[in-house]
Amino acid sequence: MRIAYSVETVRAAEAELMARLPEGALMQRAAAGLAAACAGLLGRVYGARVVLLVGSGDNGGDALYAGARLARRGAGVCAVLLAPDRAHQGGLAALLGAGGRVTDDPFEVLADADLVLDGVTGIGGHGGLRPDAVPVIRAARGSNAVVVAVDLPSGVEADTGEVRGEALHADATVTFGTYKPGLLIDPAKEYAGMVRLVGIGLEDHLPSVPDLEALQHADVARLLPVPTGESDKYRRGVVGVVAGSARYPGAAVLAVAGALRGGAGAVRYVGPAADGVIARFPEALVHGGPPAKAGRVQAWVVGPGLGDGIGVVAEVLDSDVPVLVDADGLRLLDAAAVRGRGAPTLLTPHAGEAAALLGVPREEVESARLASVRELASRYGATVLLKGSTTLVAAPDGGRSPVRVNPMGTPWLATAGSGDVLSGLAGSLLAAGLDARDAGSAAAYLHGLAARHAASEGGPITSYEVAEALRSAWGDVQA
Ligand SMILES: NC(=O)C1=CN([C@@H]2O[C@H](COP(=O)(O)OP(=O)(O)OC[C@H]3O[C@@H](n4cnc5c(N)ncnc54)[C@H](OP(=O)(O)O)[C@@H]3O)[C@@H](O)[C@H]2O)[C@@H](O)CC1
Ligand SMILES: Nc1ncnc2c1ncn2[C@@H]1O[C@H](COP(=O)(O)OP(=O)(O)O)[C@@H](O)[C@H]1O
Ligand SMILES: [K+]
Repeated sequence: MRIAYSVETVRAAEAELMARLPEGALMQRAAAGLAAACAGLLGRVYGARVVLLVGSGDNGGDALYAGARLARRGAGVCAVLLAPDRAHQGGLAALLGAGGRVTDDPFEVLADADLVLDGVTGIGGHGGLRPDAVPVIRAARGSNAVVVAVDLPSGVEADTGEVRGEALHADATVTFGTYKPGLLIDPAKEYAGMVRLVGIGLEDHLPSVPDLEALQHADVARLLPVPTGESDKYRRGVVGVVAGSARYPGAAVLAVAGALRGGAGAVRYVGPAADGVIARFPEALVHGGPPAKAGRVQAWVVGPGLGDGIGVVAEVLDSDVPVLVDADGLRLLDAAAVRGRGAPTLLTPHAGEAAALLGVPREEVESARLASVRELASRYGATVLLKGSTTLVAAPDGGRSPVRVNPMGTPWLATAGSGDVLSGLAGSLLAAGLDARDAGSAAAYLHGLAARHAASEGGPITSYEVAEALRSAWGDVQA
């Protein structure tokens, strides 16, 4: 599991740790890790031209001390002080003592730098870069240098992943003590490049429950249902899929495809697209409806491709088993009906659907994904999986459990129908007995991995191919 903590929590842990250490020790640990990472990126430190962009806080201090270490190893290190009278005094003295220098002409030194260290802002920065930093950051990006962000790319919001103005696009970020949410959530994540975590001893002072967590292969492998000697198709769980319409028959096929690959013992399809479903999947059980007459299931998926036939959603929500609501099913969704359910509900909107549910513009959801998913979970009393470039899953427990962030996404998934596959897959995991947060996050992970497998064969992929690759993705996480 990869975990991230909010700035407030990081600062509290830092204070606890600093109280036990000699003054400045923590910054020295950070600077040592940073300098080592930079040396690795440079290959040869001696003779390298390094430029430090130094802001007014401790983030700049880290850059200055790391610069001093590189200067001692023979690099030519030059600092650009964005706020000269507020630059970290100890760090500046260390740099000058090690043979580094300060320049008034950032553009001249940036033009032929090999490495730029961005120490403008870290966890203390808010609201995008200030105007005086913008031309310097642009010149750094326009140079041929490798750009390394100290702790976070300057200009991004550490706690939310929002980018409210100009921010620095780094090639790599060296972060200290723990990941911060902004390093894992778009749009900020895109600015971080490759992220390296440097331990500074903070780990023991952080609470056991993080703010954000990202599953990895082993975590997903532990969640996936595997049949045993006692299993039969009913004990493995039956998932019902209510999807498709005369207008969108393919959504039914794709949702059933995802469900069949999700570990349930059987898939019941309910709706008007039974012929198409059976033609592709003879193993599916089909029924014309209504869902209540279709036979017992352990979870329902409702919504993909329903078109105007959304009257059925209320009926499915009335059932006493977990329900996943996706796509058309989310239109006109009755919050009171969802809140009043006895069994868990999993909503799987993309940004546009989430925006409609929240009554805000789509861009607002895309720029503030974390706040949006939390707000939806709380409003609907449901677990919410917010799809997109960074998929997030939040439970309706007021923040007691960490929001899950999917590290396995890939833009290849931006293809029609891939969401239908995801809803079938997550529904199948619900039927197999996973709780809604686990089902949603394990499904998102497998779905992304399947898309990567499919794309590795070369070129654009179709949603049906994603469903087919779920089998090899499953094998991959269990290997
Ligand atoms: N916590 C830890 O465990 C450890 C923390 N460490 C390091 O300390 C860093 C945090 O340092 P920090 O608290 O001094 O804040 P920091 O990120 O330097 O920025 C604040 C300064 O920037 C300014 N500023 C604000 N917004 C701005 C903007 N948009 N554009 C431009 N400027 C802006 C703001 O100025 P003001 O608003 O006062 O004018 C303020 O002076 C952390 O990220 C890590 O690198 C490690 O050394 C060891 C372990
Ligand atoms: N840029 C992207 N990067 C990663 N994943 C993406 C991106 N765009 C879309 N996706 C994923 O693709 C799927 C699209 O689902 P959805 O929007 O419901 O499409 P559809 O309705 O066509 O099935 C989701 O799993 C989403 O997370
Ligand atoms: K920075």
